[in-house]
Amino acid sequence: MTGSALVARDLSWRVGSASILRGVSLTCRPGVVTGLLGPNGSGKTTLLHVLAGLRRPTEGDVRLGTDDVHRMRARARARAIALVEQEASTGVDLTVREVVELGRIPHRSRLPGPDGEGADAVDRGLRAAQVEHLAPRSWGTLSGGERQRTQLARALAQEPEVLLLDEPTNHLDLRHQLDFLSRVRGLGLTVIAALHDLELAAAYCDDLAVLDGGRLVTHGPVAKVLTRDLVAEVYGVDVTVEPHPDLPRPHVRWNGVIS
Ligand SMILES: Nc1ncnc2c1ncn2[C@@H]1O[C@H](COP(=O)(O)OP(=O)(O)OP(=O)(O)O)[C@@H](O)[C@H]1O
Repeated sequence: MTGSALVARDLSWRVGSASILRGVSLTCRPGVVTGLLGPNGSGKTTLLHVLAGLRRPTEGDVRLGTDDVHRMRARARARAIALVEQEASTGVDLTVREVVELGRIPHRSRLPGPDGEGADAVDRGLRAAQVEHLAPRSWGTLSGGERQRTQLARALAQEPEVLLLDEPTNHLDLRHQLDFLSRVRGLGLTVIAALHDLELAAAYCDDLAVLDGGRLVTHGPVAKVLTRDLVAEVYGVDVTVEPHPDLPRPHVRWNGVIS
C-alpha cells in the first residue's frame, strides 16, 4: 500500500448561519501521519468528514492526486479513502469477520460474492488490528476497545491510500493505544488522525494540523508546531514542552489551566 497526498483548498462548511470550517487549506503529505488537534467543537470531525467526501464543502475542494474527492464515484472514493469514526454501529448483528468484510464492498463487482484478493485482505486487516481471535464473535458483545480495533481492521481491509481516524484511541488501554498508533505508522499510508492526547500526537505523528474555531491555526512538523505558546493559545493550558529524556521526541508536561 502506498499513500497519496490529500490536498484541501480553502475549505468552508456552513450549516444555517454557523460557519463550522473557515477557509481551511491543508496538504497532507503522502505516507505521512498527520495529527489533527484542536479543542472540543473546533471542527476536527467535520473536517475529516469533508476530507472523506461524506460532506460537501460549502466552498473549496479536496484533491487526492488529480482527483476531486467530491466528484469521484462513491465506490472509487471508498477504495481510496477509509474513515474510522468515533462511534461506529453496524445496525444489524454481524460477526467481527463480517464487519471487517464490509471493507471489501468497494472492491466487489457484484454483491454478494468474493472479490479474489478479498479474503486475504480481510485476514491481513484482522491480524494488523489484533482482532483475529475475535473473528467469530458477535459485534454486539465487543468492548469499546475491541470495537475500535475491529473498525481499524475494516478500514485496512478496504486497502485505502488514505486513512482518516477520528479519535482512534479513545477506548483503548495504554498498551493498545501505543500498539495501535505504531501499527498505523507502519502502514505507509497517508494518515490523518484526530487526537486529544498531545503526548501521543508528539510520539506518533510526523506533522500536526491545529484547528481552533473552524480555522487552521498552524500546520507543520511536530517539533515546530507543538509549543508552549500554541497550547496556551488554543487550549488555554500551560504546558512545558521539552526534549524527552530517553526518546528522540518532545515530551509534553501540563502545569495547569490558564485562568
Ligand atoms: N450538522 C450540524 N449542525 C449544527 N452544528 C454542527 C453540525 N455538525 C457539527 N456542528 C457543530 O460544529 C462544531 C464542530 O463540530 P466537530 O464535531 O467537527 O468538532 P470536533 O473538533 O470534532 O469536536 P470534539 O473534539 O468535541 O469531538 C461544533 O460546535 C458542533 O456542534
